[in-house]
Amino acid sequence: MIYASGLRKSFVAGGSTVEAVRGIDVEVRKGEYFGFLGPNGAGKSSTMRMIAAVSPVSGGSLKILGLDPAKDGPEIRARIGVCPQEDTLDTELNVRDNLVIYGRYFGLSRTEVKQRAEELLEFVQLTEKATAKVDDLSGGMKRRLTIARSLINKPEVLLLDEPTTGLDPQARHVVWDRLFRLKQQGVTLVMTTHYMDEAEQLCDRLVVMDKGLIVAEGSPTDLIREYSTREVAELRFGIGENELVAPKVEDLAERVEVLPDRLLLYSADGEETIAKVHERGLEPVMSLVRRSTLEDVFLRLTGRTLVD
Ligand SMILES: Nc1ncnc2c1ncn2[C@@H]1O[C@H](COP(=O)(O)OP(=O)(O)OP(=O)(O)O)[C@@H](O)[C@H]1O
Repeated sequence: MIYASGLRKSFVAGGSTVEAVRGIDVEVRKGEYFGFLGPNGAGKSSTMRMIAAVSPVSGGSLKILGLDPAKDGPEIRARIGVCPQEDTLDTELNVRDNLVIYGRYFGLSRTEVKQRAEELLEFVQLTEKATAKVDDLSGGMKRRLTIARSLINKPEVLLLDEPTTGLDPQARHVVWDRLFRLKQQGVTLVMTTHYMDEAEQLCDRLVVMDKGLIVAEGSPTDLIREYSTREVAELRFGIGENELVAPKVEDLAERVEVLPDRLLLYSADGEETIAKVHERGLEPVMSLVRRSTLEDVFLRLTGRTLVD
């Protein structure tokens, strides 16, 4: 569905060149949920805009649905759906009309667009809000409406830029549920996120990006298995003490990371690791055991946390 090789994007800003994407290889298969995971400035949005055929490629090659974005931009844009990070809904219009106007823009007839709008309102559970003003919707409802709008042309590929940023946990789960349903319908989804739990929940496969490059690729489970241990013991000592304690526990785990507020001890058995810490007479003010996540993978690969 999407094939990129040595893909690059650079911007000239204020006389200097910013290399936003520095040569990446990506292949997205039909029906797959594919993610770009990375911190702010990693180059995710720049990549998505090239895939959406709204930003020209600076180097390398890119094919979307077998088409060349430099030549076939209009056809690509007609066959994909784009859900931007910011809600760009028309606040002058009610909920239903936001879909209707968008559908007309895609060339759907009045009858087609009316039917499609009702289907989509139902799909995103906004039928009861059809005549409400956009400004009266909650953040989660606005996001669902934006997703519905991006589906108006029955896209083969849906591009989602940070689908749940800014939503509360319950609203995020409702969005995720709708995205799971789209998968059942066979839609290919490409998303960016800097939430590791979102990537773990939704993505079949993902690439971790940092500073314009891909630093790892695989399914969430494979990445965790490859770059982390099964469990992580998180320990907090007194203010400023974490760094002092770190050398004293280094031999108790496969790896120790010192974060500003915590020590992370990577091992197969977190409880056992904490017990050994106590045996050394070290008393953390907080300790817990959790399983490894993509956040740990990212920390291992880049030395930074995703939310830096
Ligand atoms: N239009 C532009 N002009 C100049 N520089 C840009 C432009 N768009 C992006 N950049 C720069 O390119 C780099 C990558 O930005 P990009 O938005 O692709 O990252 P991102 O991973 O999507 O981050 P975010 O999560 O903040 O959207 C950043 O250094 C950014 O400042």
